[in-house]
Amino acid sequence: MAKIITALPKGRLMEQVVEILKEAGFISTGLDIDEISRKLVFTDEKTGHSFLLAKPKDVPVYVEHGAADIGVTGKDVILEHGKRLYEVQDLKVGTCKLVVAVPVEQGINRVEDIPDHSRVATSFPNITRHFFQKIGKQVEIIYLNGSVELAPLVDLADLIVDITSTGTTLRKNNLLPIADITFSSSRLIVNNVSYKTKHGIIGRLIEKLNEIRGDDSDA
Ligand SMILES: Nc1ncnc2c1ncn2[C@@H]1O[C@H](COP(=O)(O)OP(=O)(O)OP(=O)(O)O)[C@@H](O)[C@H]1O
Ligand SMILES: O=P(O)(O)OC[C@H]1O[C@H](OP(=O)(O)OP(=O)(O)O)[C@H](O)[C@@H]1O
Repeated sequence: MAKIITALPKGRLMEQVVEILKEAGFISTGLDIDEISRKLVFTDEKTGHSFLLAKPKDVPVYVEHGAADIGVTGKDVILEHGKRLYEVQDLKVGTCKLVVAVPVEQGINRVEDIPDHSRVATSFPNITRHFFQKIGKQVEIIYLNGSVELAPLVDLADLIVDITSTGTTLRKNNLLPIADITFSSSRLIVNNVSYKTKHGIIGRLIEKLNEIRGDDSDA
């Protein structure tokens, strides 16, 4: 049977994703997450499949270049990366949305009212550029790796495009979400070549995930 290399997302998504893959019989139930999270690459001796642990934003890079056959990361990350791989299954964890948010005191409630040439801080420059191009607004994009909500507080930016889930971080930093750009959840992605050469085993994994997580024909 073909062996599969899977890129797993380190951080907040890791535990839930490993649990789902265990339920699907793709990772042995006995495998201890604390044990594996210290290793960057490991093989599950029972199944023979290998796993590498990457930052969520790097997962599409490993999969696209074939260092991994399959991987799991957020839809937001996949959109930002661009489609050069197959997105085959919604695992329905890590749900959040990418929003435009402005400081409450600016009194702006609609993206149409954002002044041209505003400075937008984000970790998602491609999605942000496309969004503002589509609505015909010229903005300056300022790339940040994280804590994007800080930027308007210190006048680095006028507004932000960032992930929100409970809304707590936006509220605590006096930011008002005024538009949803996209909804996101964790997705299974597959390398274009592996999809064909290892179709049997990847197909069976997708079927199993369908059973567990529900059918997902529009992924
Ligand atoms: N607050 C959140 N609630 C739910 N899902 C989230 C949230 N924040 C991010 N996500 C999802 O998890 C993915 C990974 O998040 P993030 O980029 O913060 O990486 P991390 O490694 O988990 O954390 P960090 O890099 O901040 O330590 C995001 O791309 C998004 O899909
Ligand atoms: O709506 P909430 O439930 O408050 O969640 C949203 C926050 O979660 C993520 O940040 P994370 O904690 O990963 O830190 P980061 O900003 O450094 O990525 C995201 O970037 C928001 O800041």
